[in-house]
Amino acid sequence: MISGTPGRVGVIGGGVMGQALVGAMLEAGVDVDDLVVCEPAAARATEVSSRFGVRAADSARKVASRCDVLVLAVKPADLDQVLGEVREALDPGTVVVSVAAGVPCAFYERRLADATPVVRVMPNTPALVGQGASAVCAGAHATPEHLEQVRTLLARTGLVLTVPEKHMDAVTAVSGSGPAYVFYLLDALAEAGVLLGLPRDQATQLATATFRGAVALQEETGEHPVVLRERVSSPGGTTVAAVRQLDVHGVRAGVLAAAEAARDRSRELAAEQD
Ligand SMILES: NC(=O)C1=CN([C@@H]2O[C@H](COP(=O)(O)OP(=O)(O)OC[C@H]3O[C@@H](n4cnc5c(N)ncnc54)[C@H](OP(=O)(O)O)[C@@H]3O)[C@@H](O)[C@H]2O)C=CC1
Ligand SMILES: O=C(O)[C@@H]1CCC=N1
Repeated sequence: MISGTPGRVGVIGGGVMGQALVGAMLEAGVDVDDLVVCEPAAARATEVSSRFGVRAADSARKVASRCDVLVLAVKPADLDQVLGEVREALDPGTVVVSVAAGVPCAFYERRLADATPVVRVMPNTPALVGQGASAVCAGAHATPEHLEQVRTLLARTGLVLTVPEKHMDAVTAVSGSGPAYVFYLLDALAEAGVLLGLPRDQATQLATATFRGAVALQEETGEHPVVLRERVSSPGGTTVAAVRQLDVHGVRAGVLAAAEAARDRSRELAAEQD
């Protein structure tokens, strides 16, 4: 790759995460002519081309032979086959980036040529609107420059943290899967409004604005969530009565157990591929 330019990027897999990354990388300055996506499902390939104006290729091998960075955005179970397809075509300097949950850098390194730089990324779907939270970690042959190159490509996805690989399962459980927990709670709060007699559209608007406002307040003040919760809770008032019920129904324990289950599933996904 030419220093200071994002270089040529190939993306294998044009699904939910592949598309989120394509959009963000174009915004980060990758030239539309330097981005190619390989997606076997014809309808999805057409969707990617028309939505982003990028070329769709039918062969992962061809894509791999012409890029500086190869992003693997396929499901963990499809990785072995994809790596088999691209192995011989990859230039030794090409950085291989994977967003697959669970699967460690060593898995790729074992299947690719010696010293192939591998970078793992765990993004999340709010990357689609530039509000994502991602973590990256480097494989055995990825240098700080490779990591920086990938961070530059991800710059428009939102927050990007660098973590040691041992923390990637925890990241997956908190921010990778996290948007689903938030949507679950958002839906529950809107449903509560309907239970109490509000029209559904108003209940949904109020619940959504409450989530957005609460997060904005925490970010702007930098105060601990407990302090902000206490500020809502007037003595003898409605909030303390409500929060007591969240405790009685084990909502906090449920969130912790959910994250543990995601962490465990991430480990299983890695074991299933080996
Ligand atoms: N969705 C999310 O929120 C997140 C996902 N991830 C990770 O991203 C990866 C992709 O997930 P997601 O985008 O949700 O999944 P999707 O199923 O939406 O996308 C994967 C795409 O890859 C395609 N594909 C399968 N095999 C090949 C191949 N040999 N060559 C090219 N493309 C292929 C699939 O086609 P087909 O459907 O025809 O098989 C599908 O269109 C996973 O590894 C996941 O762990 C990480 C963080 C968050
Ligand atoms: O559910 C999954 O396995 C992927 C990884 C994190 C979010 N979605």
